[in-house]
Amino acid sequence: MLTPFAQLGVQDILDMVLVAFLLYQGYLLIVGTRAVNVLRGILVFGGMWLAAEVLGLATLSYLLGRAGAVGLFALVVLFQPELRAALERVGRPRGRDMAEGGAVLQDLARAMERLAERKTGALIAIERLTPLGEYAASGVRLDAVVSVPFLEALFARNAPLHDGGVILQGTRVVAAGCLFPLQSSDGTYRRYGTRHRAAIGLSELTDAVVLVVSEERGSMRIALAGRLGPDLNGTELREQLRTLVYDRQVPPERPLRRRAGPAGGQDQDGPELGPPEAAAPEALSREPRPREPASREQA
Ligand SMILES: Nc1ncnc2c1ncn2[C@@H]1O[C@H](COP(=O)(O)OP(=O)(O)OP(=O)(O)O)[C@@H](O)[C@H]1O
Repeated sequence: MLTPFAQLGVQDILDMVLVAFLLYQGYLLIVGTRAVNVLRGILVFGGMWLAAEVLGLATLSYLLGRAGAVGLFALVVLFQPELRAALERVGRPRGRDMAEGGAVLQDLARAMERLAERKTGALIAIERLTPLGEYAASGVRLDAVVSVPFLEALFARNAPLHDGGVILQGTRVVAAGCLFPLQSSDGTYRRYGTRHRAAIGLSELTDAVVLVVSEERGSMRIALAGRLGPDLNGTELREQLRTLVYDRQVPPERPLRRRAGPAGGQDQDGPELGPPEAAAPEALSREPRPREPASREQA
């Protein structure tokens, strides 16, 4: 007798691989966003409907079935920004994106250097797979080209939008003055001020690459996957931006909540870089070194 697998054709396998790929991409899009909670709600709702069907509870099953159909439309409305971002990502011309992306990262790195040189505090989140729309909504919506003077002007001390974080989506600045979630208080980063904890907090919940310039120390750092990297000079910052955002050689991190555990390392400020399970890219997980002066190399 033939087993069910023996009847599988190439088409069936291709079908399954494509469905798995789509489900995985969908999962990457929603992980770390409010959509995860909604998905949980839908699963509970679906479970109740299934139970009502199996137990023959006709009225409850009818009501839940009807509500489910209406709920589908409600979801499209509720997640319109996320859906739009996903479709844009699929349809984006890759070649032009790469060329523009390279120039944007050079400008971004140069702006960070200039802000650090002047000890102007800054917080910039670069969106990767997890949409940052809900955080952008907490600030002022913009649609501007990334440029050195523009970023400097945004964070200038008396500028109206200097408080809070800026969000970059592709080659555009899409919001400023945004409120990021503060790092969960497991104590490791408690000694840090709110700007750094907001950077770590956003990187815990999303796969964003979050850049911080310290007003106090004039240092530049990157927060990723719930961990704060060491001080960077201009060259190192460019290298990391290229790897994490431009080349995308490093797959986006699974956003992880930090777990209490043995410290992975200490930098000169004393932050622990976290347990190895948090698996940040090599650049962020290496041993910290003494701070070097910011590079003045021109983009
Ligand atoms: N939740 C938040 N989301 C975004 N930005 C925030 C948030 N909380 C604070 N900030 C920004 O951080 C600034 C305060 O930074 P604070 O001095 O407390 O932090 P810090 O980590 O010590 O940074 P610095 O080294 O630059 O002083 C605020 O003026 C605001 O711009």
